[in-house]
Amino acid sequence: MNLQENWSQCLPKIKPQIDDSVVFDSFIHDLQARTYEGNSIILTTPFEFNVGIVEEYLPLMAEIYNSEHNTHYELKLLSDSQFEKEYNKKELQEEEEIPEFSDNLNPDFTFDNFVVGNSNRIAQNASLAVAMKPGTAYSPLFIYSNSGLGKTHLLNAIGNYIKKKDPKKMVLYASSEQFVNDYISSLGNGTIKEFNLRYRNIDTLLIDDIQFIASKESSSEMFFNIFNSLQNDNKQIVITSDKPPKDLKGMENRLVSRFTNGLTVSIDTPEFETSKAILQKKLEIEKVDYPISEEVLDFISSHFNRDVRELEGSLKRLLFYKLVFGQSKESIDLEFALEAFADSYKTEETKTVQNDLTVDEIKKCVATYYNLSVSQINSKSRTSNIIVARHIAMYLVRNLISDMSFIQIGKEFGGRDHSTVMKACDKVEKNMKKDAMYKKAVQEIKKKLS
Ligand SMILES: Nc1ncnc2c1ncn2[C@@H]1O[C@H](COP(=O)(O)OP(=O)(O)OP(=O)(O)O)[C@@H](O)[C@H]1O
Repeated sequence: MNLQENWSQCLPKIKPQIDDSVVFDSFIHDLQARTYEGNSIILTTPFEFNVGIVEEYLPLMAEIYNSEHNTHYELKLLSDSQFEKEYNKKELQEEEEIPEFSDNLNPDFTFDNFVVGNSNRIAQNASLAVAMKPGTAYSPLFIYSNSGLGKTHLLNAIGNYIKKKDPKKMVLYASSEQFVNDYISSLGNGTIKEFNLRYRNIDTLLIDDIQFIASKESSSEMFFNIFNSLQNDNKQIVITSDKPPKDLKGMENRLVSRFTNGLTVSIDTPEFETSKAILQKKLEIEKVDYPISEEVLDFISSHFNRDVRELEGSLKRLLFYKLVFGQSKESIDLEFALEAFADSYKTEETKTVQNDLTVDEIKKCVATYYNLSVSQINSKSRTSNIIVARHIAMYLVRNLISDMSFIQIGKEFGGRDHSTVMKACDKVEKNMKKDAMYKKAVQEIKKKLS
């Protein structure tokens, strides 16, 4: 619905509130809602004379409009000629200036170089759907996750896709901090109208890290109005945050409720396979022309996978280490990688090492805890409680016995592959983070072993 339709919708509610029905029929019924200016809606009437008569009813009409549309606007009234003179001409000039506007998109973030796995599939699918048909499917699309998991990447990928398909489309990417700063400086230098025009004219608004806006009252008010105006015009809005809408502390309920009106999706920490695929993609992008062994990729994927930024950082570190200390090497093997990560990796891993423990003691302790036999732990059985126990045993061997490589642990557990051990250790670490009971079990076994 456009502004005039929103306004007309309120007229039946306004009419009974005006004490004199002649005033309504002669002066109010035909008012035109022309545009927004800051937090105001500009109404016009054909004659300047009418302005003085209608003015006293503006606060009452604003109240009715706001309760009808759940907004916070003031109403301002101008005659048609005043409007043409003072506003419309300027607006035309400003509209002509709009093509210069910068979309702030990062061209490096596209769908092509976004690796999809279980942890991010739903968010990627929803983002692509929005990019293919903006404004029709899911608006707003709300994407949340912990830091470094790809929200900014997806937001930019949506914008880049839309612009590639139709370069005339007005797309704007802004962090919510940028939005707030932009708003404050436009208030300071008297360019709030330009600010308004810029945001209200876009086809797709991409707002990153909305959580920063929560406690900024007037910015959040302005964002709410822009949000409503774009929603009413069926424009596409995509928002990211570090938490789901309902957990956004300080955010007004009416904004939270707007956010949940569309589609909300989350991104999880990448699992082992996705982490590895991301590393491979990054190597392809970096055009690394020397071989890096599978073991090295497995090692990084299982040790530095808290988020994708950490994965990327580890890879950069490895490539840098090769540049400085491995000029003569033709490839990167696990031994070289372990050297590159010596300080960050070994210190953490060796913290709990108890050199007098044996693999058999650990297996026995875990088996007893879960009422199983050691041969069940070593077996190929896929029964869930046996798998849980086996994974924990592998994890404890890795953490409590120094210098046990993944390859050696695999051999100790019925001749398994090193990547199976890596995945198991990764799984145990992740489960401990999200399941308190599970963590307690691992800690109890560890205690029994100490
Ligand atoms: N699935 C993926 N495939 C390829 N690269 C990814 C993927 N997910 C994240 N990345 C990369 O990881 C880095 C961090 O991602 P991004 O900045 O999008 O995270 P974020 O969730 O927005 O983090 P923050 O909340 O801290 O802003 C970027 O370089 C991005 O390209």
